[in-house]
Amino acid sequence: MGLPSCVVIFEPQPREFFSPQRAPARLTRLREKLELLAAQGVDRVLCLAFNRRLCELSARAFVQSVLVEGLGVRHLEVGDDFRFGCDRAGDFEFLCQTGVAEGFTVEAAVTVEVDGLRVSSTRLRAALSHGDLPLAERLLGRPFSLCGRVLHGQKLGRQLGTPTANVQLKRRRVPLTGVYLVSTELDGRRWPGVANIGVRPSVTGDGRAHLEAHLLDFAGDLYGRHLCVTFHHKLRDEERFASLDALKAAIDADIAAARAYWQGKPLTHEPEQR
Ligand SMILES: Cc1cc2nc3c(=O)[nH]c(=O)nc-3n(C[C@H](O)[C@H](O)[C@H](O)COP(=O)(O)O)c2cc1C
Ligand SMILES: Nc1ncnc2c1ncn2[C@@H]1O[C@H](COP(=O)(O)OP(=O)(O)O)[C@@H](O)[C@H]1O
Repeated sequence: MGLPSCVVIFEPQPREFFSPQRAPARLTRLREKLELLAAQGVDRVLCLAFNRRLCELSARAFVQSVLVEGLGVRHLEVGDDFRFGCDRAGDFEFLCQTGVAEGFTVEAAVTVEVDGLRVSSTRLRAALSHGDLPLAERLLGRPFSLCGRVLHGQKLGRQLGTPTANVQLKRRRVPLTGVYLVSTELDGRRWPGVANIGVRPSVTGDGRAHLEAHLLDFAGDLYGRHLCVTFHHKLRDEERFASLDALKAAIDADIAAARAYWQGKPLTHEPEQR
């Protein structure tokens, strides 16, 4: 049609708006979502603030003000199970009928399947929480990663002999916990490493999830840098160790496992988006 493409998304997610306590952990932050959409060739993103005003709009008013008047939509691609508008009254059929009257076409988005089952955020979250990183990678089309700035931690890492870059999660809840083989892109090179993500039950802390990554054979200052930690393989669950010596021995064993895993395995993933 020679028209620019536009993806419409919501912030916060509707479930975060309606029941913040029960909403699932985020898989991507807005910034990453925008980068990923741009990389797919999407021209524009319309990010609608999901608030009381928006969710009280009737389905008809939503189509009229957002799609017709706001965007001048000519063709709409949407999941055939999508519901929208006040009380979820708007559905695919309603969009098709309105399209005829308003002069836009509507098409159901193709269902993407892996192993005969639909790909969805719910399925991806299940794969991550079960430690099935290979399945997560197939569902996403890329390995799962979490990005953030490196902050100062409790300076315990160097005491344990293993400095760990503390990647800022803010108050984010996380879709996976445990100890993983990871890699991260730094100055055009991909570094293998090990990371722990979770509440660190052996360490007195703030009760929130932390992401701590140790890069193999790296020495340098990472504070303030933006790191994307890519998860390749789960080694084990987080454990509560009775002493720092026991924690140190476990971390040393994780590092040995990481070395064995990466040996002879070139890191070939493309450098990721920032
Ligand atoms: C490979 C690896 C495995 C870890 N496993 C655990 C664990 O099982 N339980 C735990 O409480 N902390 C674990 N940690 C987290 C350490 O407690 C954390 O890295 C240490 O407290 C350093 O914190 P700091 O960066 O704030 O100094 C692990 C860290 C790494 C790098
Ligand atoms: N191989 C490495 N992997 C991760 N961080 C490293 C490494 N070598 C040096 N560092 C530096 O050490 C810091 C982590 O040291 P650590 O004692 O754990 O302190 P903190 O508690 O502030 O995270 C990192 O933020 C980084 O600047």
